[in-house]
Amino acid sequence: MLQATDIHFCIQNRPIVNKASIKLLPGELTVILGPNGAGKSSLFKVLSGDIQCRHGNVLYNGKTLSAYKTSQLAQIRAVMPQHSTLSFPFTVQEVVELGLLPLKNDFKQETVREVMEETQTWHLRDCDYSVLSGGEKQRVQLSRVLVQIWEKKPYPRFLLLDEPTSSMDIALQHHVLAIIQKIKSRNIAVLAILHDLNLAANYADQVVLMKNGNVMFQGPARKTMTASKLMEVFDHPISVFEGDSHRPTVIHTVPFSQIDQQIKHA
Ligand SMILES: Nc1ncnc2c1ncn2[C@@H]1O[C@H](COP(=O)(O)OP(=O)(O)OP(=O)(O)O)[C@@H](O)[C@H]1O
Repeated sequence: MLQATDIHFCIQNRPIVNKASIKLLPGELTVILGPNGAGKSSLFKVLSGDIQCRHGNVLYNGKTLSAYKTSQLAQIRAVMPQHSTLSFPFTVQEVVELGLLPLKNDFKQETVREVMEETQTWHLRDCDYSVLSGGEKQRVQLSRVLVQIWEKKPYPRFLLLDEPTSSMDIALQHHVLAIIQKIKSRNIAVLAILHDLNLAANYADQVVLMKNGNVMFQGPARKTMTASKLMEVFDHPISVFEGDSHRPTVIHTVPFSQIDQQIKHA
């Protein structure tokens, strides 16, 4: 389990993340949602160890994050940041193989092909990474983190994804969320920041709603993604139509031109 307690992160005395506590359980997808600037990526970076918080602590499997050596941490958690820059002319396959570096020699050679076939990037393997489209680059970066944790292990591990599908078309977004469903069943806790409320409602087990650096609401997706909670967090009219085993949950956001009408009919 990843357990973060009372995370407090300030920049020049401005609280960016304010006393946030979060638990990530293996087998579950936890999605962080919230408006721009809410502090989602900052909390994500504290959880991944990319930045250190002044107060609070982060435990991976009961051990403080700062007590792990980088090489040990790489065995149990993989991180896909929002933006990745590469300054060398790598092929696509070489970029994916960067994910194997922390594993030393403890991986199967066929993992790279298996993952790249899953993410539909195998046909791009010899291409120059720098010329790919935004969505293709995102799939390659996802492959890079997936190869790091693809093989089953007997201990809990963690996959942290900051907006992994933001440049993808709708079919690929669902495809990636389906890959996440598969990977979480390998004793892996997945954390993802998403902006798409419908993806979150239909795939997340747990949801964390953030606003102004605060965790406003958190809990099981259905209980947390209610219209009133979402409207409070996003300051915008939202309707939620709950799905069942045959139909997806559908979340409507109201166009500006219809907001007045909605208020009149309410
Ligand atoms: N290094 C930094 N220096 C100054 N301000 C920062 C820094 N990093 C983050 N911030 C500020 O902290 C706030 C939260 O940023 P963060 O990136 O965590 O938000 P977010 O919820 O991920 O937003 P988005 O949805 O737009 O990605 C923003 O107002 C941002 O300007």
